Amino acid sequence: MPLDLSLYLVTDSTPAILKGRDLCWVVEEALKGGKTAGIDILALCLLISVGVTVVQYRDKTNDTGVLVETARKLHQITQKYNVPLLINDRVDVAVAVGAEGVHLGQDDMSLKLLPANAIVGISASCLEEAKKAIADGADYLGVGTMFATPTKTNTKSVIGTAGTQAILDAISDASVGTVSIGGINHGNAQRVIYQSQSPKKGLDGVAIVSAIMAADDPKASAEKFIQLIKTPPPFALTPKTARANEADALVQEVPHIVRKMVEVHPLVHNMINFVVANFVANVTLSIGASPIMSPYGDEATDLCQFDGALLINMGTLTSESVSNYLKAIKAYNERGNPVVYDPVGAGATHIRRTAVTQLMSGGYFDLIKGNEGEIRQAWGSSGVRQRGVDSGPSTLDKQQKAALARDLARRERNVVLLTGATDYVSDGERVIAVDNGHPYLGQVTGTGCAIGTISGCFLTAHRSDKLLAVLSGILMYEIAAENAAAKEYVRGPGSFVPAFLDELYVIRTAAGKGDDSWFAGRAKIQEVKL
Ligand SMILES: Cc1ncc(COP(=O)(O)OP(=O)(O)O)c(N)n1
Ligand SMILES: Cc1nc(C(=O)O)sc1CCOP(=O)(O)O
Repeated sequence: MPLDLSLYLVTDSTPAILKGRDLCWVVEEALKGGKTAGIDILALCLLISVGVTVVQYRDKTNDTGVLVETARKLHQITQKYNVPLLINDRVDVAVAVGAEGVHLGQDDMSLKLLPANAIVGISASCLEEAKKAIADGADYLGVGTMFATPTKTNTKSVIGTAGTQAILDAISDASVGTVSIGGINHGNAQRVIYQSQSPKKGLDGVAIVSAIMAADDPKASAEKFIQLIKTPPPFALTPKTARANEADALVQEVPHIVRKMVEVHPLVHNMINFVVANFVANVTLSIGASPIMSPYGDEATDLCQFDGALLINMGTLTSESVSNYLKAIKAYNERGNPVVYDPVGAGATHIRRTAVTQLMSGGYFDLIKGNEGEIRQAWGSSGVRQRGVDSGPSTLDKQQKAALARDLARRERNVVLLTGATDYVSDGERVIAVDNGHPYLGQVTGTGCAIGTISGCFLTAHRSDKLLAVLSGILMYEIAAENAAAKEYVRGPGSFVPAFLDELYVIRTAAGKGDDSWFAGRAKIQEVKL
């Protein structure tokens, strides 16, 4: 019997999940998937997977007699669908019913009783456990806990996509299969697979309990999972490898992207701090885009229909912010519209550090933008402490900053912009350093936050190369700042602000007329080789 791990169902017999329904009925529905009545189910099953591809019988409460009886019934069903039945923890039950294999924890029963061809799955919550399981002869690993889940609260550790990716990377030479487990549902399955992928090894599937077992329609739920896991998420980054003269090649394209942004006139939905909202709205208008400020998460389902971008800027976080952000991120992710995350003051307080973790595990960000302290916090560096929202004294040299941006982008499979006197933007492959801008930008509150919003506008207008989109926005912005600061009437930050808005408007007007002269010879960028 083939071992296809792509949609792995783990059963649960507790009343909260079964809701009075018969376990065997739920499992058979999930095996069927959403086939049309009248079509020969068995014939179709052999051609394409439309339902679950593995079933694990997991029952923590019943005695051995009931386990054997139920496992036998389940096995009759799974055999009809040519899908393996594995038994959780109990090798003796698996042997008694002739099941195809077992799933064991790190400390569960020995394998001695099992036939040689039995399938053996072993749980792994860290690299050491994964290596031990492989050495013990596992055919596949149950890697988790992906996300905290009410289905099982006594899990060892929540490792998220970053932890899963690190395990996959370290075992990439092993031919062992892998499934992720814990908190996986229709809203996050594609992202789990996408963001857990390491360069040489990806997940073979997802293991699900409640999202199928507790679903009102387990058949439809299984079918939806199959559709989702077969396709990449709508926000997937288009892979790019650096060209011979990458920086020069990108510079050629920037004026075209700025023109495109002006033509598209994108809407950007800002969930932004109250200190800078007015300034950021004016910057957005000046570049020819439309801002809307809405901290109310439920509004996102309507606002995302305009196919603009969402900006999450947690500068003035409240007790309600995170749940509102998560609702909005979900709406934009589902539609594949760009989401920018500005983790303002990420290292300043315990609450903000927790929010960073919650948000990064709760959705996909096309761009994470921040100063050195914020990007280090997003990376998960321990001991990052910010005083307020400033980055504090830098501890990294230029190569290290570039490497940090590259590594975070590579891990999250997105684009990262680390801002400072030199900005570093990376998509995990290419790293570009930008030296444009003016010190006045550092003297006016909101100028950093506005880069998040502007990036959202450019990501909306140009989706096929997210790094190029972000770079184009930074260059338009920072060249406008240079032009403003050069005006003879600008004497400091106060007179700089109106001049800056004017200069953004001047560039936008020129770009709208197809005039690229504002850009000629102005970009100060170089590719950083690491
Ligand atoms: C596919 C899969 N992965 C992990 C587990 C967890 O197994 P275990 O660590 O043995 O914990 P319990 O299931 O016994 O609570 C699993 N069951 N399936
Ligand atoms: C059985 C199990 N094992 C886990 C682990 O982390 O090892 S999490 C888990 C329960 C997963 O349930 P749901 O899909 O409803 O979140």
